[in-house]
Amino acid sequence: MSSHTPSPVKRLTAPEIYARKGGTPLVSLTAYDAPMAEILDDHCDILLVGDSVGMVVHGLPNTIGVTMEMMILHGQAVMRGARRAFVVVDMPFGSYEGEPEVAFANAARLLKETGAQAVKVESGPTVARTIAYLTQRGIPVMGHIGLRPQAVNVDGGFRAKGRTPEEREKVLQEARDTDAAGAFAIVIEGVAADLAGEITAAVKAPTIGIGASAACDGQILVVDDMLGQFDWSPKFVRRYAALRETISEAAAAYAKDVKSRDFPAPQETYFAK
Ligand SMILES: Nc1nc(=O)c2c([nH]1)NC[C@@H]1CN(c3ccc(C(=O)N[C@@H](CCC(=O)O)C(=O)O)cc3)CN21
Ligand SMILES: CC(C)C(=O)C(=O)O
Ligand SMILES: [Mg+2]
Repeated sequence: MSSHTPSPVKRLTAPEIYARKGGTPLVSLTAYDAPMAEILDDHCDILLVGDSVGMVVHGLPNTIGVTMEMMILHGQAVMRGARRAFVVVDMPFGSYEGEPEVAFANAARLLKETGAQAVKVESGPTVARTIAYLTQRGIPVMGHIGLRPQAVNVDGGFRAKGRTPEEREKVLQEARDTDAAGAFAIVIEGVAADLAGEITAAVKAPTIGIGASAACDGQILVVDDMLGQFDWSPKFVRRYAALRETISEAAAAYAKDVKSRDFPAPQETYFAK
């Protein structure tokens, strides 16, 4: 089929995701490459090309060092694997917090160069103006409130939110401002369980929780965490596989076979006599 012909598989759209408020919970995972996106596409409504890619794939200590170029490269890879899922690309630290015009140029570049349908920004009162600016100009925006990993240097670490009344009010205000600005969905990360329920009831957009209780309108996890790729993960992660052990055992078996010359066998070589 020519690349000018629309795909026969219908992709989810931002309005369809918005309409899922209060319905069947939205299923979402992160994805950073094409083969993983292809596998996850059958099961997920939303695939997020998260800036967590910097930590999960590139070994950075946090997400501050993630660049537009990294997000574009991984966004392109995910779009080659995903067919049906709605693909969102995280805007990296430094690409959207200043003038809305600059945020628009960067967001437009992410959509044009990857083919993804939407961007995500870590949001609050300041960024709300930018969410409205982008949405009014044709770019669907997902918000992200509560534990905002890009605020790691202000917060002094990755800290769950909602312990004090002041902090609860601050997160609730982030949610209200993000919602009023026109976000089509809002990620709530690392907040007190009852606060996530309060926020979900207070906003029109569907909420997607990560460490934020089952009261949200959907859930997201970092795919490598739920596959058991790391020996440590945040308390909100449930492991559905043990990839770290599987990969280590496979590598150990391969090493043993290479050293014993058991691998490669004749059927694994060419023109063996
Ligand atoms: N692999 C991975 N998974 C993630 O969920 C994730 C990333 N990377 N990178 C970007 C952010 C950072 N995230 C994190 C990282 C650490 C904690 C953490 O240490 N949480 C503590 C409690 C924190 C506190 O309240 O003090 C925990 O025990 O879960 C939470 C979220 C979530 N995101
Ligand atoms: C965990 C999700 C929400 C995220 O922002 C990321 O993966 O970067
Ligand atoms: Mg992120």
